[in-house]
Amino acid sequence: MYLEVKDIKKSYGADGSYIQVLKGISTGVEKGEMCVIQGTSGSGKSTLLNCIGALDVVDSGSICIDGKEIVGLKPQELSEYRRETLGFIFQFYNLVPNLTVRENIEVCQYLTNEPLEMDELLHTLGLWEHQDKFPSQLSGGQQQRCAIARALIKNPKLLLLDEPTGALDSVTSKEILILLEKINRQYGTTMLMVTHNNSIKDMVHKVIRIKDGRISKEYRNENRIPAAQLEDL
Ligand SMILES: Nc1ncnc2c1ncn2[C@@H]1O[C@H](COP(=O)(O)OP(=O)(O)OP(=O)(O)O)[C@@H](O)[C@H]1O
Repeated sequence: MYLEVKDIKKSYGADGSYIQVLKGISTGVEKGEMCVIQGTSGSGKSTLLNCIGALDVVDSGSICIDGKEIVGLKPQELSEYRRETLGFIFQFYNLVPNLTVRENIEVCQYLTNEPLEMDELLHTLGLWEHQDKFPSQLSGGQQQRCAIARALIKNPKLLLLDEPTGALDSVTSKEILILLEKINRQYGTTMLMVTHNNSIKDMVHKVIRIKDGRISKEYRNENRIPAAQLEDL
């Protein structure tokens, strides 16, 4: 198992405001799989993603990536883990406004010794003709493609996506999902995606459903539907 999570618990606050958000989550994702985390609002999806991404710290449990335990690592080791292994994509693209598309991506290119080839990535993501534009000159879909390129340039082994299509209309959402599918095929990137969109579950290898801090259902798709054929996005 490439990503293995065992009995993770996570709470916030103390005394009167204490809330246990993750109540013992155990699951895993194989290398090269696309996986979706579903669940109602407040069920703990983003908390789980943030704990796996070492943006938040669990109370107890184990998170192993490629055989390496990350719970209990020192801050320096955690930042190395984030830099070397992970890519993050969020609903709001978090681009640097006064850098061009190409420069936004370049900033992340230097985080690794083995980046992907910049020009190839610009072509793959349909950004070649937009590379000298600033984020404010791009559509939402183009901005998200730039954010994806920025996360991918360092060739992360695990891509964590929190509502990557949350701010996009259905046509642009489909375009982004087709792109993620292509990246998964082309680079073998393992992906873990939080989404409210119920259609996306049909295109991925694995679905994890969370209810009130626990896994209520998980399964692998026998017959995946290509992103291009998804409806009701
Ligand atoms: N830093 C924090 N401090 C206190 N409570 C928090 C914190 N982060 C999350 N929570 C609480 O934890 C619960 C789960 O939040 P989380 O963001 O993981 O849910 P979610 O399933 O991703 O929800 P949504 O779909 O609405 O984004 C919520 O009740 C939220 O208020």
